Amino acid sequence: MLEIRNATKTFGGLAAVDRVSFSIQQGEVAGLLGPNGSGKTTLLNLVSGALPPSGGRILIAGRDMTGKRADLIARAGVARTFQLVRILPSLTPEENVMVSAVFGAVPHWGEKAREIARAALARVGLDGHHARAAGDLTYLDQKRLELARALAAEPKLLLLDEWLAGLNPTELKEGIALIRSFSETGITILMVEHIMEAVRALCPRCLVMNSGALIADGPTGEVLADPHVIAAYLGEVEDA
Ligand SMILES: Nc1ncnc2c1ncn2[C@@H]1O[C@H](COP(=O)(O)OP(=O)(O)OP(=O)(O)O)[C@@H](O)[C@H]1O
Repeated sequence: MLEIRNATKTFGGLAAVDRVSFSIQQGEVAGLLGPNGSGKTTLLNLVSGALPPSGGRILIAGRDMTGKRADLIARAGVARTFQLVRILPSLTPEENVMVSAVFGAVPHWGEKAREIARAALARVGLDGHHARAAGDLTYLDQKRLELARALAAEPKLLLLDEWLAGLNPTELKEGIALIRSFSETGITILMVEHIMEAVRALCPRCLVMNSGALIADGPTGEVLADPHVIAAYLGEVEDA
């Protein structure tokens, strides 16, 4: 579903993503971990087309989408959420979600787009909110809205950027169950996440970045016990 070959993104002299290679099979749920500033969001930006890579290739479902525009990558079946929610606050939740039914994997218009939006809102527990401005929703509901918007694009590959951050323990349990329900439908998920409880519950596989490079990739239990991963998180030198 996703193949990344030597992806690199430089900002001036800084390699935010440094020759990263990995692939994710259809239906996999993989966690993308790493300390702050290690390049996780930049990598998601390369996959979603928010930023063009400086080098390397990105294939989605076997198609080379390197450097393609974000709307074309969305049409290829990639949807994402953002670390800081990016909703259209003056539109209703339903209108927010309809936008992605229009620009998603398959373009839908009018009543069909509305129907898809309503189904996505119901799926994340936001039904009944269709008349209010999205900006009036609580933080949690705005996060749900982002997820509904991603789902309404009918993605094959869903990129989650710390979607669970900021939730209280009850909300976290609900959030984990929600993400699990998507993965059970066969959507491939790559999720940046700092909450280890969520990573252990949802991701059989983890990838870890540090200073732009991929430093670990494997079964979650093994990766989290890897001394290099622990050292990266503690900010110690490589061989600590
Ligand atoms: N648009 C940009 N211009 C310049 N530097 C950038 C840009 N975006 C990211 N960076 C830098 O690239 C590096 C990686 O940032 P990135 O946001 O990808 O890390 P991250 O692992 O997602 O961190 P966090 O967990 O804090 O979100 C950081 O040093 C950051 O300052």
